[in-house]
Amino acid sequence: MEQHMQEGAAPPKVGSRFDVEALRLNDDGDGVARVDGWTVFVPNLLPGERARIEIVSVDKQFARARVEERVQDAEARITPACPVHAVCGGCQLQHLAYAAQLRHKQRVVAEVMARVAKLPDVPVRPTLGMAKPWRYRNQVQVPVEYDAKARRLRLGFFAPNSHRLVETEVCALEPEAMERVIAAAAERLVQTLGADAAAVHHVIVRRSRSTGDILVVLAVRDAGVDLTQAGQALLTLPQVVGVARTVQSRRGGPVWGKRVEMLCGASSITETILGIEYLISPRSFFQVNPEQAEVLYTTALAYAQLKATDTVLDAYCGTGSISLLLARAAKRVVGIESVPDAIADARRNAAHNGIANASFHVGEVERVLPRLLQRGERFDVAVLDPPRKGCHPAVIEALVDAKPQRIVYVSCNHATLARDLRRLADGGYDAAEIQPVDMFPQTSHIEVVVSLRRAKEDPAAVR
Ligand SMILES: C[S@@+](CC[C@H](N)C(=O)[O-])C[C@H]1O[C@@H](n2cnc3c(N)ncnc32)[C@H](O)[C@@H]1O
Repeated sequence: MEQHMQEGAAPPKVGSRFDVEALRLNDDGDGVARVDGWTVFVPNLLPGERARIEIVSVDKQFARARVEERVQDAEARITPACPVHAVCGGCQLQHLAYAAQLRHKQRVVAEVMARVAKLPDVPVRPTLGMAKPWRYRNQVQVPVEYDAKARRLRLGFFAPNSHRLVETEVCALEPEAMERVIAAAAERLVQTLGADAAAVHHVIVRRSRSTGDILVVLAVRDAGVDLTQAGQALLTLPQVVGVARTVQSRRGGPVWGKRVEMLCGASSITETILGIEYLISPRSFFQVNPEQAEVLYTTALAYAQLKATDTVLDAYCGTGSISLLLARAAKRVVGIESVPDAIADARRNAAHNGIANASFHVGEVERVLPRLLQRGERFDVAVLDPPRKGCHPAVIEALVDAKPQRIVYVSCNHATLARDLRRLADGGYDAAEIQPVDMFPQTSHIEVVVSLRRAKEDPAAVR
């Protein structure tokens, strides 16, 4: 949520060229430059770098440009590891040295806290990064296209904002074992299906870091294509333990259909995070970077400062990943989540780990939480991990009334986080510390954990 006042100046014309210097990076990792009072976003330009740029689009608030020629490089610039970095767009920061990426993320969070949350004094700690910030993803959805002439499936990714396939078999964020399985799966699909391989539009792969086991899901357009033999052929690939299909026939529509059906093999893989075993089925939500999930959850647990007598709320609990860790240290945990399948996974995972002090409710937090409180439920600690849009105002209101001693807020969107921290501060919760955790190295995504405590004095009482 950046401000881009244009001071009444006429906008630059599309196609016009300027010599600029990037002043900083915006939240998406683009360089920010000024042209005649206008803010221009320039991908692949780092702060301090000078370049000749060409304006490619102009809207009401700002312009976008592409680098025509860079005339001065920043010290922090590095050569991207990935051969398709320039066309893919998935890794907005791969050209920036990793230490500088971590500093950039810390700075973005500090800025939004000062500007939006009006909390300039809350310490924002240095971002916790990875020792090896590559090949961390445990799931990918690879678009595929059948090339009838060459009788092969082309693999790659969609060019930004389009459904044009850019062919490549590499992704620097994906474990090599996954790359190998995807390439081999494409061959087996053509061997078993022939021209019917054209029905497959995505190959989806999920992998457990702890066991190496892999689930493959074939997303197909046509429910009539028999995938029995193809499924069996994929099951013989190294580490593949289960194959499923999902039917989604709308071109350009979502990748997943409504249902997922197992074709053969196991219906889940097991991932271990901080000693808890999670069963992951083809569609379950799970953190994409399991190594950093341990760092994120360890931080959240440390901020929760649980006692064995505490009752804990885990709002937006997903498949209960955090709930089960909290349950080991608390008297009781109550999870709330709107997706029924996720709650089914949470209950299954609790039973699988012999955890009996976690209970789960299906529904929206803004509806379920006030109901629980009305019924007399009390919480010593609340953990919030909402989606990008942040917490509904009714959730903040309910929490302020419920008065838990501590709140731990896990956020993947610092803009909505800043808005919610302001509301919590007005309701009597002090943000004590903010810890960014780099869940998505090489990209501009930022994840943070915030420790909040109830202020000694109730602001309503001193007014
Ligand atoms: C960022 S995920 C949290 C996942 C979980 N804490 C974890 O680490 O695995 C946010 C979750 O909130 C759920 N959600 C979205 N809006 C919701 C709402 N209004 N009430 C309850 N859950 C909601 C989503 O389905 C998703 O599972």
